[in-house]
Amino acid sequence: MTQAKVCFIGAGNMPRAIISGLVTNGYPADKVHATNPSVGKLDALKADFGIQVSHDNVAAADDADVIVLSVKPQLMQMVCEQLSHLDLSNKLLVTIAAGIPAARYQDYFKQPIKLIRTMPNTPTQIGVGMTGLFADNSISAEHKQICETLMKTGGEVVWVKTEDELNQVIALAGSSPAYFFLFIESMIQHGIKTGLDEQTARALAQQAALGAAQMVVQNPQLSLEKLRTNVMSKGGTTARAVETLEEGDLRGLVDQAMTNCIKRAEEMAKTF
Ligand SMILES: NC(=O)C1=CN([C@@H]2O[C@H](COP(=O)(O)OP(=O)(O)OC[C@H]3O[C@@H](n4cnc5c(N)ncnc54)[C@H](OP(=O)(O)O)[C@@H]3O)[C@@H](O)[C@H]2O)C=CC1
Ligand SMILES: O=C(O)[C@@H]1CCC=N1
Repeated sequence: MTQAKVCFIGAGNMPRAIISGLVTNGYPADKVHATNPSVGKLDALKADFGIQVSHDNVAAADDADVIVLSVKPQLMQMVCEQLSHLDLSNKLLVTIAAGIPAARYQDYFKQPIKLIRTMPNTPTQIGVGMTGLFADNSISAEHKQICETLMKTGGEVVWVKTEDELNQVIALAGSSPAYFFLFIESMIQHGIKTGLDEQTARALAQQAALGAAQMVVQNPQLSLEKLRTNVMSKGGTTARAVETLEEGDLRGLVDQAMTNCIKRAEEMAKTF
C-alpha cells in the first residue's frame, strides 16, 4: 500500500497545504480525494491539483485506504460519528487536529481503530513543512511508513515518543509560523510608517527573514547567539535594536506565548 488512496475529510488551509505538498512531489492526484461542505475550496483544489473532490464524507472515506481527519477540533466528534458505521478495520486513520487525544477517537468511532496523530504546519504547502507524528504500540510499521511517506512530501517529520510531546510540537512548529509572520508583519509596518512603500518594506523584511532562517539551517555548528552577535557591531545599530527587544523581554514574551499555546492544547484535550 505504498501509494494508498488518501481521503481528506475537510478541505481547509492545512489539508490544502498537505495536498499541495503531495501532488507537487508526484503523488498521483487520482489517489487523493478531499471532501468539504462548501464548494469554493473544493473547486480550487480540483483546479490547482487535479484531485477528486466531493461533499460526501462517508463515500469518500469508504473508498480510501487512509482517512485524514482534517476538520476543526470542535467538529471532529460529529464528523467521526458520521463515519462510525463504516468498517474501518483495514483503514488507517490520521488526524491533524490539535488537542484531541488519540484515545478520544476510539470513543468517537465506537470501534477499534488504527490512528496516528500528526501535527503539521502550513509551510508543508511549499515543501518546507515540519510534522510531528505520534503512534502508539498498536500501530504497525507499515502504517507508520505510509503516514510518514505522506507527510514527508511536504517537508520534514519527527516522531515523538509520548503523546504529550505533540503539544510541544504545536508550540514549536504547528503554530509557530504565525509567530514569524507576526514578527515580519511588525517589521513591514515600521517600514511603511517611516516612509517606504509596502512592496519595498515587504521585500526587505522577507528576504532578511529567509536569509536568517537559511543561516540557521546551514550553520548547525554555530549557536544562535553566535549568529546574532555576528550581526551586532559593538556600539552599532543592531546592538541598539536587540537591547530594545531584550529590555521589552522578548524572550519572556515568547516563553509565555508558547506556554499559553500548550495550555490551550491541554484545554482542548479536555473540551473535545
Ligand atoms: N492551519 C494550521 O496551520 C494547522 C491546522 N491544524 C489542524 O488542522 C485542522 C483543520 O484546520 P484548518 O485547515 O486550518 O481549518 P479551516 O478552518 O481552514 O478548514 C476547516 C474545513 O473544514 C470544513 N468542514 C466543516 N464541516 C465539515 C464537515 N462536516 N465535513 C467535512 N469538512 C467540514 C470547512 O468547510 P467550510 O469552509 O465549508 O465550512 C473548512 O473548509 C484543525 O483540526 C487544526 O487543529 C494542524 C496544524 C496546523
Ligand atoms: O491554531 C490552531 O489551533 C492550529 C493548530 C496549529 C496551527 N493551527
